[in-house]
Amino acid sequence: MGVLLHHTVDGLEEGPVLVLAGSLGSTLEMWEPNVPALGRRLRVVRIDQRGHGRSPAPPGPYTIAELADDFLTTLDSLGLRDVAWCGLSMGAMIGMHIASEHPGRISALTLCATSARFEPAPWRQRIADVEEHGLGPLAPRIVGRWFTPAWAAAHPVAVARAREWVGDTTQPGYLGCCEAIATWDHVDRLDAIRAPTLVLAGEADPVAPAEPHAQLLRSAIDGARLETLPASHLLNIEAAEQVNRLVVDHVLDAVQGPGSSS
Ligand SMILES: O=C(O)CC1=CCC(=O)O1
Repeated sequence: MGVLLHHTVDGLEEGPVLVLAGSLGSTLEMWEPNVPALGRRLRVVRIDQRGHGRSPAPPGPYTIAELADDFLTTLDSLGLRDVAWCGLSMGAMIGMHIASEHPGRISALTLCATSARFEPAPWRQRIADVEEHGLGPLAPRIVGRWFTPAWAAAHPVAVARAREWVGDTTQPGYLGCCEAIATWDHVDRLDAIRAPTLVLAGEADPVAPAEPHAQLLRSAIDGARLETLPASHLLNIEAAEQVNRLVVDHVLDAVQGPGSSS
């Protein structure tokens, strides 16, 4: 039994349900550039990861499987069984896990800026840095990789807000999730994913570069399609218009049949 997570529900009351699962150090606010457009065609459920935003922070370390249980517990509490999923980075890892291990729960999968496996060493270093300095002082460096320099220079308010998400994340929650990422290796389970899958990569993302990460997902997940967008890691913000269009089309085509998005 997982933890019941803080969530919001917006959008079209009778529309297909889309779950949005965010990245390490963010809150469900990261999807604000997406909710109005997605919500015109879909019911949009946003969920804060454990230890992030307004969700509880049980003691760590965590695994991606435990984080996935939190989401399933929360969806059960809403009476939702079969949902479309759009996750970014860690939120996409959770989506991959649910899609392969609980295949009846995900009808369409969008994987943004993510990987089936990250090198553990940088995550061990991140854990040591956070333990030594705390999250507040590290927030500018962490968020510095989330947006391209040009976009960040043009959007100082959004960048400042993103730094606040990181600084406000509970330290046990953040560290527990770093452990989950450091120990995550789903490469051998990708062939169990049956949901129609759209992979989105940021062409300037230093965290999960398309080559090798998104390319591996595209080749290992049966029928997966890859789109590369002009953005860094938080591509849902930096390339919001393209992401909104691609996700709506993908979900409606998967849930209601090809061509139903037009
Ligand atoms: O903070 C980062 O480095 C970006 C990130 C990696 C995994 C995730 O969810 O966000």
